[in-house]
Amino acid sequence: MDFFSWWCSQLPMERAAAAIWELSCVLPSRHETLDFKLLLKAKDDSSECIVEEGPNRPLGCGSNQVEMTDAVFKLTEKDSLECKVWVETEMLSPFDLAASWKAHQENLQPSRVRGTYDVVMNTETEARDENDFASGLELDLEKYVVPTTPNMGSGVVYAANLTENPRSLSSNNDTTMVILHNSLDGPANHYANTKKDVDGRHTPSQEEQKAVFVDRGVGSPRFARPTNETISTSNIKQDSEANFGYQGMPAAEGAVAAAAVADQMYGPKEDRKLVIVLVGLPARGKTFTAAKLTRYLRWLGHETKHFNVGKYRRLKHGTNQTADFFRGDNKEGVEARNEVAALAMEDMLSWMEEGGQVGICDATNSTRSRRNMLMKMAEGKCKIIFVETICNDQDVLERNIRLKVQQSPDYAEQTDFEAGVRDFKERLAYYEKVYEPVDEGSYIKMIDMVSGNGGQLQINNISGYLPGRIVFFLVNCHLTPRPILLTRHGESLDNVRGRIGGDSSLSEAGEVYSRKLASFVEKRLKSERTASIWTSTLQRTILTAYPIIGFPKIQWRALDEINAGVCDGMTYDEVKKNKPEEYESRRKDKLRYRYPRGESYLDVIQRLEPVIIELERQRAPVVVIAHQAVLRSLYAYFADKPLEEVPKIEIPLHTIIEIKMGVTGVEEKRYKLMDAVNPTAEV
Ligand SMILES: Nc1ncnc2c1ncn2[C@@H]1O[C@H](COP(=O)(O)OP(=O)(O)O)[C@@H](O)[C@H]1O
Ligand SMILES: O=P(O)(O)OC[C@H]1O[C@@](CO)(OP(=O)(O)O)[C@@H](O)[C@@H]1O
Repeated sequence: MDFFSWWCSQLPMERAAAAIWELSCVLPSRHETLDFKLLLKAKDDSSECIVEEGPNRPLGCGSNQVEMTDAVFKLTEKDSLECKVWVETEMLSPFDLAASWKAHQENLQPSRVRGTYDVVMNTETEARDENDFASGLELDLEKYVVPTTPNMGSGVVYAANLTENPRSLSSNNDTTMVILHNSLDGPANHYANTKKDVDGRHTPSQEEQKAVFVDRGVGSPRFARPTNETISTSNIKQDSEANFGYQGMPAAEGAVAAAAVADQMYGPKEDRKLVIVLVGLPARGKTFTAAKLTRYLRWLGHETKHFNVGKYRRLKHGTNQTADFFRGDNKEGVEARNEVAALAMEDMLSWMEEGGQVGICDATNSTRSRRNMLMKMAEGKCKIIFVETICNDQDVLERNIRLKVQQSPDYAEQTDFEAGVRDFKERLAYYEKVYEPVDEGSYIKMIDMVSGNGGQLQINNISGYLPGRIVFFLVNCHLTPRPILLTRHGESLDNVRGRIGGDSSLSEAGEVYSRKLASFVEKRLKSERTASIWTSTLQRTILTAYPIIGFPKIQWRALDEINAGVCDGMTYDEVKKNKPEEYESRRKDKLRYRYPRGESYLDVIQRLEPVIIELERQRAPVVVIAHQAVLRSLYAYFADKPLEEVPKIEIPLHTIIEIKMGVTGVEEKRYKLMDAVNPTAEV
């Protein structure tokens, strides 16, 4: 009888039992049927092996015989460990077999062919260096934390502070009150008329206003029809000189680009621009939802801006208004609040005229008359969709209220926290008295979406590409805290050679990382009930995930590295030498440059959208083992990075980026498990 041994390395019993153990061994082809049993041996423990219970297992010589069985080990009189064992017989090529045998002869270590251990019979294989899995990681994972630039603001900064700076409040534009009254009372086109000539005074043109207004970087994109007839929004955006009517086109490829082109050419004029108007009582997650939606739409390539009316109010009326200011029967208060809402809407509409595509108006907008005002202002210019957030869970509300008092600049000067909470609750009660839920126009109602079980979304009169995407996004969002761990594969042989693309396996350093990563995941996720490991379909990520046990692994084609097309397998120097025009084009515009017969970063972003949606939807932790370009694109979503920056984001090898998703937004932590030996040169 021959024995194959397999060791169970310090796994907690439950996890070991949950694991599926994959064993592999090298045997000559056409061998006779062999009997074997599994041995369990504790790692770093000289105690005897435990032989599995039950009869011997037969190992035939056919190819692709697959069997999933149980193995039972009696640990003590009382305790036994039950493991699932996956036995698969696979024919290797004579070359692989020879390589495996040679590796075994030379190193007296379990060799690996095609990524799996070729466990050899009755051999002492425990000689391992200190980098190896046996030594594992320090228990204290905090030791691996490396400083990060504060990329993910929303976790620590109140989302409203990151919204658009009021343009209208930085100029002496006092037309707003007229606009406001006309919009509230008069016919729909009054707003447009008043803009031209209010009280005979000169209203600054947009060009004049630009000199005074604060702008946060979104200019007035002009788009040129490309000389060849291939309509790609990336090409269109590159030429900012001529304008053939492609305003508001997203910086995108694929479906987003196709839909935008169709809307621009054939859609009704007002459908080309979209205003999302948030509706809801205070502390219902409106700003949170608005910020998240802004991040998502920008990442997809849509010019999107978030206008927070609270920010306008604070600028115009100061930060320390008491609850009284918000009373429904406080005429001046109501007027003052309507005024700042109109100012925000006015800024949004001006920005849209300059090329903006999606504006998000973030306020309570909790009465029908307020919403009518906004609808009138938008008439003939853009489509409005109301997004109402409703929450009936008292515990969630209590938490939200406390979070708001902690974060909102309204209470920055309040030293007594509980007094702040009382004031905010009073404000809330005033709003409740006059609140009129939305039942007009196009709307999406998010009802109890943050309760453990997911709540529901009600939609009315929603049509079109972008609104459809927004619904799909919102239906998948929730607040269950969970970590997402992003990492590149361990260093690959192609990384060592400086070759891009390819499908090579891991270098020695890469293998060490794979074991360290397994140990890290084991420790980091030990208290989690479940989690999943996602890889691409390329060897280097699958091999990196290989030592991780006890969690389901999913291979995503969408996570494959950027396709380098005709440059696949070359070094950057070779590209520079042999394809200088390609090298130069990429250097000039790495975001939009598409490798011939390959992909651009914008293409990668498009194909990653389902991955983002699924990451939002998952409630359990996910470990994503992928590639440089792919992780840059995913990271940009969480860190709200402008698309232009995506190709430059630093994603070092052998480092884990932990994204913490939770009730305050997104936070980041980085763990560096080891140095990257051969960092690839950048282009
Ligand atoms: N759909 C939702 N329902 C209830 N609470 C939510 C929702 N989305 C986010 N939250 C939580 O509400 C908290 C307060 O949200 P915020 O957006 O500031 O409220 P609002 O803008 O409605 O006053 C957030 O920190 C978040 O934890
Ligand atoms: O866009 P650049 O900076 O070239 O980075 C993407 C490149 O990163 C690499 C390494 O150079 O990723 P990976 O480590 O997954 O192999 C290349 O395969 C890929 O083409």
